[in-house]
Amino acid sequence: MGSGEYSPLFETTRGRGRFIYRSFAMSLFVAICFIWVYRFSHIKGEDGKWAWIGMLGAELWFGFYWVLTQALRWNLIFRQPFKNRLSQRYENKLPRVDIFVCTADPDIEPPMMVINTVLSVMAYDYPTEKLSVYLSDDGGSEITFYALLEASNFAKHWLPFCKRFKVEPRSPSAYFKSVVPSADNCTTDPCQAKELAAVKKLYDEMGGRVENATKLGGVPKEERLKHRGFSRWDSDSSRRDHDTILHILLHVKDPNNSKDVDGFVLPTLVYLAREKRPNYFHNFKAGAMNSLLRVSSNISNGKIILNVDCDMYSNNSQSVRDALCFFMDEEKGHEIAYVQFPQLFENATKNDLYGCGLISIVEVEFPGADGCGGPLYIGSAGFHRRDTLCGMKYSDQYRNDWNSEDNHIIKASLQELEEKSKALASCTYEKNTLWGKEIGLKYGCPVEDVITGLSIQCQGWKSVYCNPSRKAFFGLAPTNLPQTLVQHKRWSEGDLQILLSKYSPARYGFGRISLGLQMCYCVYCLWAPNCLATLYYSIIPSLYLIKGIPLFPKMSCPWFIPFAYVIIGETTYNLLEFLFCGGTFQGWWNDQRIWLYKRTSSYLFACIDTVLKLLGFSDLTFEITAKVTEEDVSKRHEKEIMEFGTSSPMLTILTTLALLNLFCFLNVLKDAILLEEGGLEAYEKMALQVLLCGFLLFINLPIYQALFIRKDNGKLPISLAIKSTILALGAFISCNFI
Ligand SMILES: O=c1ccn([C@@H]2O[C@H](COP(=O)(O)OP(=O)(O)O[C@H]3O[C@H](CO)[C@@H](O)[C@H](O)[C@H]3O)[C@@H](O)[C@H]2O)c(=O)[nH]1
Ligand SMILES: [Mn+2]
Repeated sequence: MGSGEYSPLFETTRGRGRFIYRSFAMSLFVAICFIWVYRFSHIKGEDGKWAWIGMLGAELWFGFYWVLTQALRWNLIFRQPFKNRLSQRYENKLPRVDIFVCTADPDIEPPMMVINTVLSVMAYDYPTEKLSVYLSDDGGSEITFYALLEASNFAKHWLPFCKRFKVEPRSPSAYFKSVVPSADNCTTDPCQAKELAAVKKLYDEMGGRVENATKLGGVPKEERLKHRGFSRWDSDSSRRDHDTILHILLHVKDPNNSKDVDGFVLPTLVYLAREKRPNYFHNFKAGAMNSLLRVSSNISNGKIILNVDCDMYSNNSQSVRDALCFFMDEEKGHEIAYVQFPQLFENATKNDLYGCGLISIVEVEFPGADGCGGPLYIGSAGFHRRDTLCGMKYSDQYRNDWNSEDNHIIKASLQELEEKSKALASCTYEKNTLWGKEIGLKYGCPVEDVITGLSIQCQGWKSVYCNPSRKAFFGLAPTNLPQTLVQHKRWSEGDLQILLSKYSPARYGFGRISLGLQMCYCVYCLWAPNCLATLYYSIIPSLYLIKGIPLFPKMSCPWFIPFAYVIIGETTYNLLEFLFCGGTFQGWWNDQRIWLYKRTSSYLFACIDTVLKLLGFSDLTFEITAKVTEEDVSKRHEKEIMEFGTSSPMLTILTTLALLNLFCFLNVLKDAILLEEGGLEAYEKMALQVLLCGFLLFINLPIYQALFIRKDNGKLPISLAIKSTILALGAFISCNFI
């Protein structure tokens, strides 16, 4: 390449097979139109006119929603960063990067897990004097603080070890887990083996001390003497009522405590528990992030910010460099507001029982959204430009300027710096300011991340999706069904609220982002309303089956063809997509089940709650996902046995639906066996209804097992079984007689 020629820091390639996919999608659309025509033209004269109109409604919805999802599949693009070029050109001019880790509850987010995440991001392959890590502790827990203090000492051994042997991943616990099975490969380098043993011993000792404090419910006296910071917990403060607690644990300005055992500077490390008062609403993670934005601007003011949840450790020490390739590209970099990496989960089982891998979102939909202008911001695992997160609008004049930050030289002493920064995290700081509205992450929505990303894109910025083959981050997904459903309720509810908010992608987005991207957002914002059509489809056809009223064309009728085409085409495509993305057949089947369960429970409750909120009956909540699993639950999780365990309204609905469907199916079976005449004919006349009913029966097998067969603690509770049986029988009988 000639010297004057521009060689970009990243490359964009288009997905293959677009022509085939688009032709298939067109043909499917034609079939959908035929279905609509069939419904319209057959409403009159059929039995069950109202049921028929409902079917029309459901099919119009499904068709419309399917059209929206095409935006996510029409134009996939993939990004490839060139880290070598980055270091050739900018190694000495790399910008400062601030990393925010959020935690909120030491009981369900164990401090050891939190510091593993912290250590993994401290150990990035990046100039340490330019790296600052901030832990926001909304739990205001002295044990979390203690763990971080321990981590700051352990880092002095861990970072040199990582760098010397280039280990991956750099979360100590994940790394130790990965080397134990392959212990003999490791001994090829005796020096590494020796140091590994030493550093592992330190880690275990640290773990022992933190566990001990957790067991005691507080930090032992002699340990408290190690840092003046513990005095903060002496007063009668509580989790929801305390002063700002801010400690800079590692900083270059601290001559005694800023270097690792090899004498190299460590990244800056800060602990922050923002002020909490019962009469001030804290705005959950968005509030924490905004406090971090202000505090960090005073301490390190990195131009680039990475945000991770406390369970999302770095699995790839190169990710900062990957992300910078996008921001620092001379030609396109200045348009990019954030770089989103996928959220992947280390505890997902092989066949991903709860569909938490969201495989098609990670591998297909986000590359598709990138093709329309950029992926959504999904909270964890995203790199941001500080400017845009703070509300800056895009303008054609905007250019990168990585040098100006060198002026950020701190003159004050560390103590003064702490005091000054503390004020920025107080409850009253945001009063009468634009924080949460125009500046920082948006308030008032359970998915602060998506709404913030959308508003950034609406201000003219682009975003980029980066999914390198060595995965960048791994977190923890819920390990039982109730938690999975609750998480999806929060997401779908939040997304629906975005649609109804000032930042609605349908209205506000119009003219500000591309039509394709508007559609992409709407796919997620309309998750929740899917419940209505899905509920209808999973109840009415089965009930009409026992009434003997067909709702679909007969097999011999030409109108049967579009139905068959859509069902076979969509199922086959779906399956192939899943397999291509690395899933298994069983995984696909599990995914279908979760798809149904989400739609009939989480999404329904999300809709109800949204309506209640609009009417002013319900408050904003954020149920934090537990990151600890009890031992017997964890064993069943490994064996991929579905975990119900508790009683909840969402599970009651799922069970009732499953039972109702079982009754309908048994009834049809009985008719087919007892009445020879008309029995078999019913199958022909109502083939699709029988098929649908059978599909629901098979997909619900885990529920029947949990009701009738299983004996372990993960089964459905008896009380719930009784309630659901009564409800399902009631519906079944009343339908038979009305
Ligand atoms: O008051 C709060 C509540 C939560 N969190 C933190 O927010 C993160 C996400 O919470 P989690 O319960 O793990 O929710 P998930 O559903 O797994 O999180 C996804 O969805 C959230 C929005 O619903 C985003 O905030 C997250 O970044 C995204 O990973 C965790 O680190 C929490 O510690 C706080 O800091 N303060
Ligand atoms: Mn999480």
